[in-house]
Amino acid sequence: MNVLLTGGAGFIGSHLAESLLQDGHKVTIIDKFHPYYDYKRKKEQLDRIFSYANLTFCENDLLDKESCAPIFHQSFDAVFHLAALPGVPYSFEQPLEYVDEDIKATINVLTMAGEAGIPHVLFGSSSSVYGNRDGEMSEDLPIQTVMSPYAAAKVSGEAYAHMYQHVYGFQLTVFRYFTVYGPWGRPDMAIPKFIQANLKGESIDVFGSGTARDYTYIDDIVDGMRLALAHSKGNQIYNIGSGNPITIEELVQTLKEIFPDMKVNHAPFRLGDVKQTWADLTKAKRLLGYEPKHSFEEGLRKTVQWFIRHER
Ligand SMILES: Nc1nc2c(ncn2[C@@H]2O[C@H](COP(=O)(O)OP(=O)(O)O[C@H]3O[C@H](CO)[C@@H](O)[C@H](O)[C@@H]3O)[C@@H](O)[C@H]2O)c(=O)[nH]1
Repeated sequence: MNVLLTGGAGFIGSHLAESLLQDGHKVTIIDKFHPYYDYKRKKEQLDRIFSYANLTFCENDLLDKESCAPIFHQSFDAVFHLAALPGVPYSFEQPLEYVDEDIKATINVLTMAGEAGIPHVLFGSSSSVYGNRDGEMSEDLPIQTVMSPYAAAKVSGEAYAHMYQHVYGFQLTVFRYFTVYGPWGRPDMAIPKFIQANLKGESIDVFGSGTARDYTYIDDIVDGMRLALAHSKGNQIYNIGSGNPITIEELVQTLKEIFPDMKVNHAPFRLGDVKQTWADLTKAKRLLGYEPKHSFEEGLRKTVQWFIRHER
């Protein structure tokens, strides 16, 4: 297939690009190297796939519709829209930047895809849209009560996606990812931060207690997206997670088995953090045959091994 991918220099995007290229798809990436985290890291993420002949890279800003529109008119079979400002805490500092990067840019992608007649739009959303809830989160829950500007922007992105699906008639797939980790993990997230602190012999800061996350290994996330590209199931929202919430205390304990000397500082809860996430995977399993393959212990070990190799 001929696939357009926004945000291909990011953590999830670069893994997806690599997997699509390995499968023999033609991939065009649009990314502007937003400085949310290190440019060097994003460059490295791209460097590892630059040798594929069927990859095209466009350094363009999705907010500049005029420069991007011609790219969309290249007979794509599908567009994955993963470009976004991620992360909860920064969204309180710069809420308007999230309106630009996560809402306005999404409107541009949806309208450019629609105008170009791209038949399938696949949008990267987040489990953050569920807000604070107990128990498993299924796709049909209402999503009006979010906890951060980031989550509000993702809810809005989803709303625009459904609305433009109606206008243009493309097939729409929405992915709600649950806290993703693995090699090349985003440096602002808990697991990469904790591993890096240990490798430097520094103590880790743990915000709050008793929170839990449905940590999902990056390869499982990519599997979910590949399945949705391959199987046409109409307009759908899918949770892509592990279905196995891990408390912050369990995360710290599992890391202590790897880094016995780890020192922990306890800090207050962070504004905007939800208490728990837990993916109900019934729909992704039933419609796509999705099955997460990595246990938390295995995924964490692989992630630590990667950081050790990479940071050396
Ligand atoms: N980042 C970070 N998190 C910490 C720390 N200490 C404790 N935590 C806790 O560790 C959990 C995971 O935090 P993150 O790794 O930052 O991920 P997240 O809050 O689940 O949010 C990420 O996942 C979403 C999908 O569910 C993503 O959409 C989003 O991009 C986001 O970064 C949260 O309960 C957070 O409070 C710390 O020092 N740093």
